[in-house]
Amino acid sequence: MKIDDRFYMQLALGEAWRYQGLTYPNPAVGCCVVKEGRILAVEAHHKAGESHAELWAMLAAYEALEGREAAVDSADADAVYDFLQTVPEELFRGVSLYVTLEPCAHHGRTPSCAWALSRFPLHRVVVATADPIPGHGGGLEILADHGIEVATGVCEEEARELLEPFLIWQERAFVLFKLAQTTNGRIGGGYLSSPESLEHVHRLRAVVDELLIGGSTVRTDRPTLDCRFVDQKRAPNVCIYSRQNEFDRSIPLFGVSDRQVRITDDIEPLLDRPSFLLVEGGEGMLKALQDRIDWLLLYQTPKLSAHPLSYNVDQKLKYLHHASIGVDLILWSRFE
Ligand SMILES: NC(=O)C1=CN([C@@H]2O[C@H](COP(=O)(O)OP(=O)(O)OC[C@H]3O[C@@H](n4cnc5c(N)ncnc54)[C@H](OP(=O)(O)O)[C@@H]3O)[C@@H](O)[C@H]2O)C=CC1
Ligand SMILES: Nc1c(N[C@@H]2O[C@H](COP(=O)(O)O)[C@@H](O)[C@H]2O)[nH]c(=O)[nH]c1=O
Repeated sequence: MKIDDRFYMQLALGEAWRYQGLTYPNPAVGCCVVKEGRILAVEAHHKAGESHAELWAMLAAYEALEGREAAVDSADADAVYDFLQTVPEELFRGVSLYVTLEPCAHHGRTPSCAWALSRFPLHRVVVATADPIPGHGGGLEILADHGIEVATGVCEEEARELLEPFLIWQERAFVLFKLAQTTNGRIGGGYLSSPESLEHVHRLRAVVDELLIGGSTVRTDRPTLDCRFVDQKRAPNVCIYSRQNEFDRSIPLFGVSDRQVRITDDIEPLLDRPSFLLVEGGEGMLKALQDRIDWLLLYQTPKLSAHPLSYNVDQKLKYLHHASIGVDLILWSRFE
């Protein structure tokens, strides 16, 4: 294997994918920090309002170089920024960063990463893709103005795929269809997924604007559709896609506090609004939404099943990313 810029950028991309969707409304971003061939840190942005990938990674790199933990909460962007201001500049001499997205130039909910980096005598900052939002760029210029060598375009296509949900939810609903299946494609018979997959689903539920579910699934599964596996107070608003107005109100999803549940047979307004929409459904929903689904998120469990329920749909996909999650595989694909 060739240990080059692409190698380090792939590490940053892989870490960023672990938080795909979870950073909503921010983009997923990863960062790898290297000094003379030694990988000091591979980190990512976890959640909107928390530290960006570069701050997580610089703090982790500090800890690797110093051999001790810093008394700072890595998620607290202001605290990490202030802490980095106190670090002797020379500690990071010769260090290179590989970032999947151009470091931010502006101070939004969190401080500017480009300014945080600019005081250090870094060797290089390598970026996969420039900030695609008009007016949000400028991070590379700040770094270059401080004498830091910058490079762009390493793994650019992969980085653009990583950014795709972010670009879509600026304009309209990003529709993510989530499905849990056995290795032979069966989707019925209760919970199939590993605890880690179920937690991941609940983390997604905690950030989306709305969870869309088919009427048939509501009647069959009598789901709760909350975030209980990750101890989140927030449960997603639920939209039941159905031609029926009446559902059994003792179904647990109706009893979850502090969230709205509505029933509709018109989801067009939902799809047009800039937002993040998670769909949990079976074949019926897959067919009903086929032209409107952006990505499929598949959790595949290492089991064969004789359960008859599957899904029969013709659809071309592009695989975007796969990884292990507990004993399961997680596979992100684009509907093409
Ligand atoms: N493993 C997994 O990840 C999952 C598995 N499942 C399983 O899948 C099964 C359910 O799948 P399936 O029966 O295909 O149903 P779905 O819930 O996927 O979707 C079909 C339902 O969507 C509604 N619908 C479809 N088109 C329209 C439309 N044009 N206007 C209004 N409403 C519409 C209908 O609701 P209505 O009939 O009320 O009008 C219909 O029953 C369940 O057994 C469940 O356990 C479900 C989700 C995830
Ligand atoms: N069986 C299955 C899933 N099923 C989905 O989760 C819904 C149940 O949600 P809740 O009642 O909150 O636990 C169910 O109706 C279906 O949409 N999801 C998964 O991630 N993995 C699984 O193995």
